Amino acid sequence: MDKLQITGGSKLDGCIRISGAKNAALPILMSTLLAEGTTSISNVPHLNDVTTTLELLGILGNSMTLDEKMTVQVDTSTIHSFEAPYELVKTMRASILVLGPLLARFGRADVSLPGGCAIGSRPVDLHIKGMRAMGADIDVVDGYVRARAPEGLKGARIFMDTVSVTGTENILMAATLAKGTSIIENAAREPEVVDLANCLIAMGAKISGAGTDIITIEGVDKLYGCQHQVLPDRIETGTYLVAAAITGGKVRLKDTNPEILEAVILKLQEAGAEINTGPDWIELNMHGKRPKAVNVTTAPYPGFPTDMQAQFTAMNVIAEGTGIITETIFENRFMHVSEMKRMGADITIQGNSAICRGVSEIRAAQVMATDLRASASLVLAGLVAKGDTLVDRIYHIDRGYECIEEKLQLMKASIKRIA
Ligand SMILES: CC(=O)N[C@H]1[C@@H](OP(=O)(O)OP(=O)(O)OC[C@H]2O[C@@H](n3ccc(=O)[nH]c3=O)[C@H](O)[C@@H]2O)O[C@H](CO)[C@@H](O)[C@@H]1O
Ligand SMILES: C=C(OP(=O)(O)O)C(=O)O
Repeated sequence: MDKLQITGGSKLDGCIRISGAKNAALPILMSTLLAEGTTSISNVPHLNDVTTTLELLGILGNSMTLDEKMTVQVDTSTIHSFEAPYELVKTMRASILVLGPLLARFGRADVSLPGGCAIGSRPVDLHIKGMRAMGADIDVVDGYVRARAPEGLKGARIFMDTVSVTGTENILMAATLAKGTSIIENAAREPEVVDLANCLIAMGAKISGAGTDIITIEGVDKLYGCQHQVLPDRIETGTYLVAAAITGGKVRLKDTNPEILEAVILKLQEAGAEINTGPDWIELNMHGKRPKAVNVTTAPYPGFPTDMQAQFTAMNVIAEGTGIITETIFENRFMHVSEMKRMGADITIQGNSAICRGVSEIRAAQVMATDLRASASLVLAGLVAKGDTLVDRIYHIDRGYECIEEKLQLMKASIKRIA
């Protein structure tokens, strides 16, 4: 199994391009199921989760082409299956996003329940509740969500008890082909939800309010293939900004969008980083300084993203002072802490907070991660640790970071993939 070997000590210095967002590309690729004809999606990141999504679309009977620039064309005219099997769903929770589109367009879907994962139990009850409110008949049997709506879905008013990103996306997609008006209240406001809504609008959907907590959808009879470009990955962007900050270095990130990263940029400035931005680029310069510890509390967008929590924990580990990281979205998202402690970090977990007392030096170790962002945070820790850090189980990283070692090498990090 591949590992990443990182030799700590280099200050990052360089310029890289940011890829399309994983969390936008996945729902958008699933949304092609709603459209008659062929949909063309560009700026799709080259990630294991995208490969899994294409495999799933293939199993359902879609024909697909992919060029070397990762523009994906999906033709849905040959769909013949309505089942997302456990073997795929267990490797990627976002597979649940086929539920809304299949049910809305074909009146049936059988999707394996994703189950829990390293960061929490992650139920899908709100997805199911939303589809039921639209008239679907749903049973959960043998580990599968079996949903039927032979007469089609009906528009409904749906209140989300908890803000859920993929829950909002699934219900939004289902509502585009429902009869009548649907209103999603307490909807997720994440930029990836807005990107999905923009793609659906390009297909002919009637949607207003995406990006606010009330989304209104007027159902239409049919949607048609369109062209759409996936928005830049704000979490990849944030991860490389922290990589530069933690090493006292500087980076320029291009093909990104600073406007959707405000909470992260403000915290990096609080840590002492100089940040300059343009319409599609961000520069961070730490001027060789050690970061100052910051307090962070995760929250739904526009709050501080849970997907950046582990990376900021890594920064606090070597920062000046004490920073408290509070996780409010997932109940078990501190798996990186015990690995960081093995590298010399001084962290105490109290309830859903990690109290990080900054130390001036950490040491390399062989570490293992259990989820995507935890793995990324261990790579960041490796960039400043004394010696050679080995990060194991990097299939988690390959789910969500395109060519992480090549991008870090371009910024003068000493990192390589070893078998
Ligand atoms: C593919 C994708 O976009 N993944 C992102 C998405 O995950 P995902 O959409 O799975 O996360 P949610 O926004 O749904 O989860 C938020 C909270 O709601 C709870 N919940 C969710 C659904 C439900 O039916 N019932 C329920 O109780 C979850 O357990 C969690 O505590 O948003 C998360 C929160 O920003 C991010 O960390 C993930 O990177
Ligand atoms: C938790 C994440 O993704 P997923 O929802 O795909 O597990 C993530 O991107 O950090």
